[in-house]
Amino acid sequence: MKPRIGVTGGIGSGKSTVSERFAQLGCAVIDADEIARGLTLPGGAAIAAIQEQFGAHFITHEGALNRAQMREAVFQDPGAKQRLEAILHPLIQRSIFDRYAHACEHSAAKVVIFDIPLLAESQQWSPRLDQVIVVDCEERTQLARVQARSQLSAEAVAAIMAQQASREQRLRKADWVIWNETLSLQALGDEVLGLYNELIAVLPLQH
Ligand SMILES: CC(C)(COP(=O)(O)OP(=O)(O)OC[C@H]1O[C@@H](n2cnc3c(N)ncnc32)[C@H](O)[C@@H]1O)[C@@H](O)C(=O)NCCC(=O)NCCS
Ligand SMILES: Nc1ncnc2c1ncn2[C@@H]1O[C@H](COP(=O)(O)OP(=O)(O)OP(=O)(O)O)[C@@H](O)[C@H]1O
Repeated sequence: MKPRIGVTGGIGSGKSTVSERFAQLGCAVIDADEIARGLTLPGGAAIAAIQEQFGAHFITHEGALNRAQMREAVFQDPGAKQRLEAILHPLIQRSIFDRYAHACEHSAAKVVIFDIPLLAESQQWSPRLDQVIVVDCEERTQLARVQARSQLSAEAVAAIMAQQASREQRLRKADWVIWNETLSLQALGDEVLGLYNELIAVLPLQH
């Protein structure tokens, strides 16, 4: 089995950028957000259950999840968030481990990166991973990055952040921390390269 490295961070912290850099370095990357999106496209495995649980008005004419409407529902209402997660998280988890098994058999990568936004929110991940990397920055930087790339209001971003683990809770799960506050994108890439070399040195690798 290949080493499993978790990458996590709050909204806008830079975890997708870090995971992309690991992919450039030849790592296999499993992206939980991408899996979640696939499950809620037209014909996705979660659509029927979401329609039954939330109603047909949460499904677009094309048969996909209406993401904006669901975002407004779940980030204002913890009960709705729980109901959505009860549908999606078991499916996401199964898909992650299917992809991991596939990567172990078919990928030349030395390590597998698990890009999991909600790693710190659940007890289940740490025991299933060999190492955890937390991408961290100030909350005001998270807000600025998210607003620079989306139409979300400051209130909408704050509502999402309030539903995520705090920085302290997340940092408690960390074996490695990338402090993505003062780094340029180039320097962030170099930091990931340095970390990759350290991981390769300390982890038992498949040959
Ligand atoms: C609520 C949904 C429809 C909103 O979709 P939308 O395209 O507007 O946002 P997107 O998926 O890009 O997420 C925006 C930010 O919220 C975070 N986020 C997503 N779901 C959650 C959640 N359940 N709890 C806390 N933060 C979350 C993401 O990590 C990201 O930082 C979508 O996020 C969703 O289906 N969430 C449930 C699945 C899930 O838990 N995904 C995250 C881990 S795999
Ligand atoms: N060090 C940095 N310098 C400049 N821009 C950065 C830096 N790190 C990340 N960004 C930018 O901030 C934005 C958010 O980064 P990214 O998408 O990697 O975050 P994320 O943690 O995956 O967010 P989300 O949880 O919302 O998916 C992106 O536009 C990215 O290019």
